Amino acid sequence: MGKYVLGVDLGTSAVKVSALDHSGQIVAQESFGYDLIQKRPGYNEQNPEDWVSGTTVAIVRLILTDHLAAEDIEGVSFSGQMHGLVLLDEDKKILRPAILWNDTRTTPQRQEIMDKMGDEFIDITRNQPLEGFTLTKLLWVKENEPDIWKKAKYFVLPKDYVRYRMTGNLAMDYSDATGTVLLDVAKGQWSQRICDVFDIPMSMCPPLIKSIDFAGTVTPAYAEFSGLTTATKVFGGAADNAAGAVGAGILQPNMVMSSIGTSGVVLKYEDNADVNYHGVLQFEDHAIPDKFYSMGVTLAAGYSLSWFKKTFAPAEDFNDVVASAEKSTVGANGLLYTPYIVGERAPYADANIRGSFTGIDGIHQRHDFVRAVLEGIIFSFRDLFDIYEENGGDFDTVVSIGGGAKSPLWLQIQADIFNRKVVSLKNEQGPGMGAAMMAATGLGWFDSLQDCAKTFVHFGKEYRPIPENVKKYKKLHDIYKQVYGQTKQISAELLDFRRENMK
Ligand SMILES: Nc1ncnc2c1ncn2[C@@H]1O[C@H](COP(=O)(O)OP(=O)(O)O)[C@@H](O)[C@H]1O
Ligand SMILES: O=C(CO)[C@@H](O)[C@H](O)COP(=O)(O)O
Repeated sequence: MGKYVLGVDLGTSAVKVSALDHSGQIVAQESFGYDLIQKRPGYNEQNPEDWVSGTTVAIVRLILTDHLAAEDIEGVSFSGQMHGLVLLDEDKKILRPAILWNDTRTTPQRQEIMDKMGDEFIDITRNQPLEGFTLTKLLWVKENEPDIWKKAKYFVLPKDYVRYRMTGNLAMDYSDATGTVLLDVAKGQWSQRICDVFDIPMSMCPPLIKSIDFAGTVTPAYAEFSGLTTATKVFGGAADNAAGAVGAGILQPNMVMSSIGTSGVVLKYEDNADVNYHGVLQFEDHAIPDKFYSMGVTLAAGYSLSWFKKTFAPAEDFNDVVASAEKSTVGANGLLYTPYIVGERAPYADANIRGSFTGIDGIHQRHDFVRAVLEGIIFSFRDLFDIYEENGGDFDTVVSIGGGAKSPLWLQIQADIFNRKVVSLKNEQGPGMGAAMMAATGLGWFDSLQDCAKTFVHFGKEYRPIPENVKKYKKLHDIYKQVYGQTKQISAELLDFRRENMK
């Protein structure tokens, strides 16, 4: 039996590879960043080979720098940014950059799907056909890049492409497949009806596997490239939020996950498929076999902070910029930020809305803007909490993961705005932990992911709401909720202006 498993967290800003031992301790961790390709407003793409290179560099560093013996790495699995379209030709070569989950160019395709199928579509997929989801991207390529479409023989999602380059096998796990909105959730198979309505060959859809299913062994070519051995087994993996929920131990109805990655996510474990949010919240297959989860997604959570830092403090240390928010006050001296800088998915499914700072005063300084960004992102999460509460959700614990969970200030802001106990993980890498848990369970180290969680999941510090802050944030959130409705039209007109006057 090998000593370690690897959890590959293929995020939007970077890939993080964690090596864990049988006790669930992270013995080593490496990461490698990559950029977004943003050719036009609302466009977000990445080169799939950058994911492969980044993952491989991280693995090579685990072996050469952290001195993990390749023969001790028994299994690998994945957590992946969802929905991104990777189109392959008959030789499984990439045909174009991947169109990502936060790309909002496909509003016409979203409308086309609803015009042709209406509520039937939501009944089959349990989701609206939103711009971020894979089907709208397939239709966009079909309608706008016919020469590429003609050569397209397969499509996969980001983590599936990296797993393919590792094993030589094409596959997609159920949790990620639900996010394509081509899966018939009730039947657990690709929807022939949807493929027929939109004339998409069913042969393009990859074989479906479970998150803990064996997906192949490392090929000799990839072994030479990465330093792994061909004895290392690879497992299905999951959508990053399913993996995050596993890694965060979100296995009870009283717990909810708050994830501040590039995107922001409020996620609830669903024991069965009975609940129906009518597409207002996403509904997905879980990485845990025959279980589900629902979630609301803020498109620019961590991305808002990264954008602000890159734009207004490019030469400064990231942590120093975040820490400067301490100089401001609870409520950022009455300055509000709405995180809609690439459009929004939930609670407002609006590709044309854009962000705003509201209430700018001559007294405001840059640290007030930083604080407003931190608070505005969590106000958007609060909107999602409100939807859950309106649907009977009753949570007493919030498990916070993602890069944003590295900030004690941001964790306290969450406790104050949610008015609930917020706990972090010992290592905030929920998705990477979940991916490693899928490998460990797939290898038979544990009987189930729930069983594995008892050993692998370790909670960190708790943050309790501070009553006077809760009161101030409640007042501010009531003001915040007005901004979307009062800026929607202005945003759309300014977006038109930007597009007409593109360089
Ligand atoms: N020390 C930090 N404090 C606050 N936010 C952070 C910190 N480090 C990273 N972040 C935020 O976390 C985000 C990246 O989180 P991560 O979970 O790695 O995202 P992804 O999986 O999308 O790549 C960044 O957008 C950044 O804004
Ligand atoms: O679109 C979604 C979920 O529906 C996003 O959560 C993506 O999966 C990107 O995740 P991060 O890179 O932000 O972790």
